[in-house]
Amino acid sequence: MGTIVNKTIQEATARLKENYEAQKIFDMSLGDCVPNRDAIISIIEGLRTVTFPGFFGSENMAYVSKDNFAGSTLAILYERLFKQVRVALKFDNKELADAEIRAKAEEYTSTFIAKIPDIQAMILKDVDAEFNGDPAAKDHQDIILSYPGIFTIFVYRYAHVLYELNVPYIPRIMTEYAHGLTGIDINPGATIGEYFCIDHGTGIVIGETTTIGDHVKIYQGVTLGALSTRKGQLLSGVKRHPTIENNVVIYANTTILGGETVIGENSVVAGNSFVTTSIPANTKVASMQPELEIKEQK
Ligand SMILES: CC(=O)OC[C@H](N)C(=O)O
Repeated sequence: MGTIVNKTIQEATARLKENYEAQKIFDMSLGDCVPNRDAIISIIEGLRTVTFPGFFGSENMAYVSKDNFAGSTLAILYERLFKQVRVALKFDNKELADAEIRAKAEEYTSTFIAKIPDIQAMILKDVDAEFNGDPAAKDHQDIILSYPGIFTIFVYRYAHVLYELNVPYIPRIMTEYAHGLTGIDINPGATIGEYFCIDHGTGIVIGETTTIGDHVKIYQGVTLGALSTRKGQLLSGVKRHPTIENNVVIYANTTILGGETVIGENSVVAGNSFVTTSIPANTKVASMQPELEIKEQK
């Protein structure tokens, strides 16, 4: 490299170093103590293998016993998840003693692994809901193999368990991975009941404090969102997204906003609606927007 190029690189390096030091988010002393996105994707792949045996992964199920298959997949998952949970806890709280981190990581990982059978059963109910909700589905296998809605719900249901355990970073990395692949953004904090059906799905956004009941069906482009704010961190942990009760259908491209907005059970919300106020049970509605304001936090 010529002298001018070397000088350019040296100057840019010095300036980058200044930037790194000015930003509190870069702590180079952590080494590899940063959650690893690729490892978390491989955990999702392991979960998919154990949730839908024979559909994904490399095993030929004709030659594998169910015990061996589930046991060995769970053992691999435990090791991968334990490592990432440990790293994420350390990354989140640099002051925590290693022994405490290890104990917490063991507890969270064991709790998660113990819940896998229940979560799997729940995901199979979502597959059923998808089948009953979409005449275009050939059969349940078709949905497992190809539907973006079921992939995103599958990732969300496992990520939600980690979110509930207060595991930092990993739940969001999981759901944002699914979001990138499918265009469906379900925050791991959302609470979603049984038999959830997403048809088509592209462009759906479901915010962190959303509550959804059982047998709810939503179409592409639906946003279950929060009213806009400029001082967002003041609302962290506050209910800002709507509640959707049992058996509600929300058609395409509808936006429903606000933590106090409740869509009563058995209601149907028309496509392209903008809803910022509650709707009673058993109602068919289009737009409902008595007020639209950007709430400034005091
Ligand atoms: C889904 C949505 O509108 O979220 C807005 C913002 N991310 C929040 O969580 O409040």
